[in-house]
Amino acid sequence: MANVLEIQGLSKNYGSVTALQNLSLQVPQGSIYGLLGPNGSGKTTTLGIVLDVLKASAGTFQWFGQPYTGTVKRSIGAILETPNFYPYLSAYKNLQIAADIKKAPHSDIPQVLEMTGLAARQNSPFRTFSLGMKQRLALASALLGNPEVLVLDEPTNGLDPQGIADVRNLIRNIAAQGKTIILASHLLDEVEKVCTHVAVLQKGILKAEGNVSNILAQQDQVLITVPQPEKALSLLQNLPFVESIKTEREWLQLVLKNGYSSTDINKTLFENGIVASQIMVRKKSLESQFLEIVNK
Ligand SMILES: Nc1ncnc2c1ncn2[C@@H]1O[C@H](COP(=O)(O)OP(=O)(O)OP(=O)(O)O)[C@@H](O)[C@H]1O
Repeated sequence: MANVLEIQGLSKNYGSVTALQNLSLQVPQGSIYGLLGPNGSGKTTTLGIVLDVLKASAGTFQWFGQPYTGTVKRSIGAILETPNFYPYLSAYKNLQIAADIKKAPHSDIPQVLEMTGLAARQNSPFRTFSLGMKQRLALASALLGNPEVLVLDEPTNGLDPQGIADVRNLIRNIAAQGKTIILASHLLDEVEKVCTHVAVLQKGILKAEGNVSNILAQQDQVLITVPQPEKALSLLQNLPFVESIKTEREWLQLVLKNGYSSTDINKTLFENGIVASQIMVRKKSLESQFLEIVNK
């Protein structure tokens, strides 16, 4: 898969504050790529640099293998801050103005209104919109000119649960049309639910990068009790799919490699003449996985 964006060794200092340190990453075409990190971890700074709003202190980046100029710029739609729409003008009029600024054809407007679910409200003044509708209008505006890539900074910030669900669905629908989406978020569950790829940032340093399913993999803990714990322990600790094992009172606690489950443990024990008296699976929370990644 080709990369839409490649970043090499990007750093940014604001005076004595190091906002980004030697960041390198690749965004594959067609991915929904999440930049995940707590407040102040350098997400907005990264997006600002690759959109040419901020100047890097060091490092380079390429969009489609090229610098961020003319044609490349036109193939990227971005929302870095809440755009300023005119409160008394309708959604349609606001999009006309946005299209003129972007030199996008007005014929795009009905399609982006349809896509963002605003067609029925296209003649309503912007000031009458809910926050969720305002954010969808911002997405509609970013979609004018039919860009190949959308860059979004915290797209669900401040929205209520319905607004969050609408915007997340919309992002998935846009990606399903083959567009690449890069989004910054401090919300673990957002990245887990929406993104295909993730880069985890902390204090400007990349802590992990890759497929969401690998990075935020649900590594559950399997807990078992057996009548002969020593025999079970020596058997289980030599299994190739057991990542770690420890004992806590009568329980053996195991973490398994991806793709394996408690069934595999039960089967192995049984085949070796050990009948487990109890088997329990404890889900590891996303938060604890995230803390493990950033504390590594
Ligand atoms: N203009 C600036 N002047 C000084 N320091 C800045 C400036 N902009 C950002 N920073 C600092 O750089 C670091 C990274 O900030 P950045 O906004 O990129 O993080 P973020 O992950 O996007 O966080 P948030 O979600 O809060 O926006 C923070 O320590 C921040 O205080």
